[in-house]
Amino acid sequence: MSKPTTLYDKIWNDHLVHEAEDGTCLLYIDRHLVHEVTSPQAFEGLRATGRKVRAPEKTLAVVDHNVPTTDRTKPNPDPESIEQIKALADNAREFGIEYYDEFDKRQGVVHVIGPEQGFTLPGTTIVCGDSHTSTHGAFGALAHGIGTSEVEHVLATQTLIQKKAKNMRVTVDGKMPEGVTGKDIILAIIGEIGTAGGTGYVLEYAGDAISALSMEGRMTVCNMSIEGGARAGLVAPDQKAYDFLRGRPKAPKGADWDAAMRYWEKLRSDDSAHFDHELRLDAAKLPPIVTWGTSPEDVISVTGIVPDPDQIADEAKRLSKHRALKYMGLTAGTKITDIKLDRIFIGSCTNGRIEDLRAAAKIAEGKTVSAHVNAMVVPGSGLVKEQAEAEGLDKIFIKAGFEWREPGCSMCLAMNPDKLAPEERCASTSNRNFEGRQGFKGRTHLVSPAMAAAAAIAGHFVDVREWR
Ligand SMILES: CC(C)[C@H](C(=O)O)[C@@H](O)C(=O)O
Ligand code: SF4
Repeated sequence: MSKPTTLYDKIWNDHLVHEAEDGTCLLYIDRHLVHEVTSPQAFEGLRATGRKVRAPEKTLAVVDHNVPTTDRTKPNPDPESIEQIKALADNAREFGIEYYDEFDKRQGVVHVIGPEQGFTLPGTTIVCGDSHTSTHGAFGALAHGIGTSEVEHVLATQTLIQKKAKNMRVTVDGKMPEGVTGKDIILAIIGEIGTAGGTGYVLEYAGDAISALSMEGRMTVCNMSIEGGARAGLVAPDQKAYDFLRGRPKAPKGADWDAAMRYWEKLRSDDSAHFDHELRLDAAKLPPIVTWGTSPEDVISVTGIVPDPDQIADEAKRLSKHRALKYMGLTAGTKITDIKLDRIFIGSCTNGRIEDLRAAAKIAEGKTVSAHVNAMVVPGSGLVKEQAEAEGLDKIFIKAGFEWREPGCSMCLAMNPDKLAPEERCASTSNRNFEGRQGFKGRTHLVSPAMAAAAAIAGHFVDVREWR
């Protein structure tokens, strides 16, 4: 009998090309996603040394971070973005890589389009010069971010130099209450382990609350694994994953699909597999969560109050949380539901998929965005946008006073015209809330799509469990 292994061990072993004596490994990479921010120097490196892209058919490029989300037939106001976008278009053409430009219906945030096209598949290794590549782990793929020099290495060789991470299992059991989502699960996990808690680990999410999540929900959970310090997050593939992928443009067809399924069905951790660390969470006890500070670990229930840093014994941590409160313009003791918002952002690779927009639209239907709030909905891809429009979600949002935008990273990060002004306060469905993330001196509160939509209408945070 062979040694019991985890899902991560299995995918790793099946992709191991070489292991050196010091544990440095060469891993085969099945899928490489490329975007405009982290690829220009990588292509430049190939050009400088006269190398080609080794497996163009395993590489897919899309523009997402720098694109404006307003009418793209109008000139782009930012010269740097124009250059960045042009560089990717030119590189894709020169190196023979499939590319979705800003006018392509398939364009969107890289981590939304991978699964959508069936480019993301169970049991594959997937990399991208982007930390939120962990999203694809929802399908039981070993997926993680890489740096620009590694992007060049993968382009040239289709392999990556890696050291094996440790295994951590996060078991989430219990029935999630109405109004609580995958976003609240992952925020609660990060609140528990802290932003460094997952360092050196690949996380496998298990338990009946994870099984009960849709693929969209699982992607939200895996997406933020990196915010908990982990390289990657994984969920063992099941019928939901197969149903999501079947028939997608790049998913295998016919006999190839059947053969793939036979492999995919073996992709689970053995019962007696060893995990270096185990964590358990009861989903039934989770409230809707809001972040109050400048780290995704600064979580609190919507029914709570802004915590008092003076209660923290560790001095460095106490000072840093005081600084966070000052930056956020908040006072300890303030009720979360008394925090007024200026902006609402519904979108990103964390929560810009169809289910997220449905959840937000359900809250917004027949209501009006508060007079002092500017709210926008940015679909994660052109296909998400098309689907939402087919369901009439755009009309619900527009009628309620939300802006309905073109797909892209948008206000998740301040790399395009969608930005917060200094001191503007935003309820955002994205994944990062550090200083300046959504614009210089902007203040970000991370929440689920339903919580963001409800806050848009009320003008302050409200408990979606009591929404009428
Ligand atoms: C620009 C890119 C390198 C970056 C990342 O790696 O995650 C971005 O997508 C982000 O979310 O901060
Ligand atoms: S949506 Fe945000 S987190 Fe996702 S890739 Fe874009 S910038 Fe990064």
